[in-house]
Amino acid sequence: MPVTKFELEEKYQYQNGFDSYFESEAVPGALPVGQNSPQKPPLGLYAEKLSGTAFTAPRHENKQTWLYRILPACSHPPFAPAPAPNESLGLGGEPFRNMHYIPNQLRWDPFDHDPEADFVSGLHLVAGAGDPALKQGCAMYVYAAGRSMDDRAAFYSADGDLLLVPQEGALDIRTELGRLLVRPMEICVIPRGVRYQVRLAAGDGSPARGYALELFQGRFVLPELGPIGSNGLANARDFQAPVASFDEDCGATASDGPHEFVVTAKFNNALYRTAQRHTPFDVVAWHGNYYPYKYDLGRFNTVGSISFDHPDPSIFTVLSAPSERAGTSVADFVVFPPRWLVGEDTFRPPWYHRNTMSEFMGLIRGGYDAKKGGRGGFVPGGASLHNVMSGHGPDADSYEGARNADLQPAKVGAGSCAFMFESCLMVGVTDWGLKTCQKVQAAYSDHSWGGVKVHWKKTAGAGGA
Ligand SMILES: O=C(O)Cc1cc(O)ccc1O
Ligand SMILES: [Fe+2]
Repeated sequence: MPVTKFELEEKYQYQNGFDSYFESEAVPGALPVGQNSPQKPPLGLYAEKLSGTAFTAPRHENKQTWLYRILPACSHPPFAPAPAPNESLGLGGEPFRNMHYIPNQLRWDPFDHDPEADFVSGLHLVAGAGDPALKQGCAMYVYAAGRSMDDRAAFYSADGDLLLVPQEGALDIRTELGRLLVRPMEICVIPRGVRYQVRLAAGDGSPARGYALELFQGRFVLPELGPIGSNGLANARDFQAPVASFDEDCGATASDGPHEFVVTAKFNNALYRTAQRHTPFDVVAWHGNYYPYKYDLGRFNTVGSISFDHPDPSIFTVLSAPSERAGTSVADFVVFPPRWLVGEDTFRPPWYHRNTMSEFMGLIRGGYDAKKGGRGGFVPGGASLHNVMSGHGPDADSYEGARNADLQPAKVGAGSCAFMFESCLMVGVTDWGLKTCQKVQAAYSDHSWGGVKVHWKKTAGAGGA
């Protein structure tokens, strides 16, 4: 039976703020007062620390959460390699050593739905750079899920923080720290190590599809606002963290109990699995600043030029994952929301450019102002990759249209939202991304730029004509 919107939302409660210190207890009195690890924590719970940074990381970067749970996370049988899904995940044969490095522009038709897959088996690595073992780099995925993860299944990644960008289908994400409802036009971040289960929230059999970015190093922060001032772009109060919620399904010790809960771990780009006899979702209370969160992209406060020229897309940065080099990100998550363009004597779409950063783009809905939609175009559920120094920009028709446009104030992108994972790293493309998925558009470059016209005239005075 379809779950109504109201019922859906009732299940979820949030606390608001970015990079905040939160505390939450599902049972009053579950959090110890004034200390973290009393001899006997309240209500017979175990205290467990979840560290997202080194113990000694500087205070302003330090991330950790104290969990108060029925049984500690360590009480499970050993993990063993999980055979099948590694291949579907594109994680078989050491993907990070077998990448394809391609200077050409790449574009993908919408990725297929997969009625058989759940979130984990439907996750496909498309591109990436670095090495999770060295905690360096990032990876770009698409996912397609036709069914919920099993009620007793949980997943975590030891490799990095995962940013999820649903494109179709709302996700009911149960995490150790509580529940998040993440719909298309919302995003969420699940930190390294946090166990979670993804269910299809619609409950009507409609499938889910989307994109994901895994960050092997550092973490997502809000970009500096500089002269923009103290508000704008994504505002801290619009980020939402879950409240504690738990199940009690367990026996007297970690070794008895009626159910087997299957926990899948992503560890150095391979999957491992164990079956334990108690639920991993047994956290009754928590406090800390290391937690999953979500954000509604509709709340993004877009700014732009009100005079002339097209500014850099960095003004559209929602979240940034900085490298050690100031202003240079391992990955930025950038959106292109509906906005007004008012620039005078300005070519309004993106300029032609080559970038030392790599640009992986996706489309959540609608169209993108610099690219045609339709068959063989840039369409929702598809993607493009303009790698380091790959020339790109508006396709020929978009160029002609914008060159000849009557420059009235114009709203672009109504009802649409494109996004970009922009990385300072050169990304490789997996075999799955280049071949297996069969979505690469062979004619992308020709289709877009084959018809770019020569406007050049040697005669002075004809330049702007
Ligand atoms: O390539 C793209 O479409 C993304 C992009 C948009 C923009 O407005 C400026 C630069 C840029 O790379
Ligand atoms: Fe670009």
